[in-house]
Amino acid sequence: MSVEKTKILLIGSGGVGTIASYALEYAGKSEVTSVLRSDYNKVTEKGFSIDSCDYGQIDSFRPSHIAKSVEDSLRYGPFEYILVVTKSVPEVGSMVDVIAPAVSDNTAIVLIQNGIGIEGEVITKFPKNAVLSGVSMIGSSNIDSHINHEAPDSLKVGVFESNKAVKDVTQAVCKKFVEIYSNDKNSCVYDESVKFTRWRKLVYNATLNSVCAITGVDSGRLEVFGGTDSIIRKAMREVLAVAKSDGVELPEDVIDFMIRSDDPVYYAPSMLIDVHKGNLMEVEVISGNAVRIAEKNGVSAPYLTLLYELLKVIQKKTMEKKGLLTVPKERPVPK
Ligand SMILES: NC(=O)C1=CN([C@@H]2O[C@H](COP(=O)(O)OP(=O)(O)OC[C@H]3O[C@@H](n4cnc5c(N)ncnc54)[C@H](OP(=O)(O)O)[C@@H]3O)[C@@H](O)[C@H]2O)C=CC1
Ligand SMILES: CC(C)(CO)C(=O)C(=O)O
Repeated sequence: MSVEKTKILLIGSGGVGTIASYALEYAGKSEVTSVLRSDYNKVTEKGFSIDSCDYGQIDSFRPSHIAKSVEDSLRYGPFEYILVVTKSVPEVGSMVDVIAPAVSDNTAIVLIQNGIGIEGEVITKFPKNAVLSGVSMIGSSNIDSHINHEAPDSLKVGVFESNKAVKDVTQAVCKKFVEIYSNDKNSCVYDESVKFTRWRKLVYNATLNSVCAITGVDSGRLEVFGGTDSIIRKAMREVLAVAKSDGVELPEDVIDFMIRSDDPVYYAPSMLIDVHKGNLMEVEVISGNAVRIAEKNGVSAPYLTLLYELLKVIQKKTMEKKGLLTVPKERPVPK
């Protein structure tokens, strides 16, 4: 007797999302529909090519269904889970309206995205739905529909503390997702404390992502060139202090764990890939929110603050290039 597969909608088939869709299809318990934009034509014709440290060389991967938009995906629903694996850039737009047409009473929304404070708008818009956190340690990029997956997929999935949907139900929904995502090649576990896990991950992202994006070097070169000791360790210590002020006590050894987590490759963090691709970066959720919490709680964080200010300038440069911001023809000067 064949068991009906769980229907999953994926928005954001980049480095992380495509490996997530592959992991789910490979595990065999779900049927994934991916909404593709820039990759739509190439992938419908040829599929994604994948070079994966977990799954090997895959010449052509297509999920069960491919759709051009969320509206177009509805014919493959209703969906039990919607995975949001886009870059989180709230200053230019939100995903809540994008996913809304596919959200029904029984849909769980899983945010597999870096950063802190990413869930507020989704929980406000869908107060009765389970909203789950996915924190991924993986190294994966998508360049022109080719996925280069360099560091093993390790995913923690938990319930956002502020998600008021009936707790037991939400936990069960979360544990089911862990079960259908897990396979013999990856690691996926239930996350007991989303807040702790997100602050822990931020130790890497707020520092290494930011400095690599600003300097244009990967994390290996940053260390060889001296920046890890001169900047990263100090900025990481600040993240620990800010997390503490927010009620999360991280162990000191997380600093060395994160610094060593890309060994032995010259690894380009996702924010550096954004710079290379001319894309917007996750400045506010990775850097801005931490700096705002530091300010609110009176924690000194000069390194994080400077990194944030520099990232904001780079972000505006990208926004101008993309036509999202217009600089006055005549330079405004103080009168
Ligand atoms: N890359 C990594 O190794 C890691 C990344 N992360 C986190 O995972 C998340 C995803 O990152 P990553 O995979 O690198 O991102 P990518 O930039 O590789 O991919 C994002 C994808 O989202 C798509 N997208 C954006 N908006 C929409 C939309 N409205 N509808 C459909 N598709 C959309 C983009 O499509 P299009 O091309 O059309 O713009 C793109 O394919 C981020 O929060 C990141 O911080 C976490 C751990 C590691
Ligand atoms: C920590 C790391 C490098 C991989 O999980 C990441 O989150 C990123 O590239 O943004």
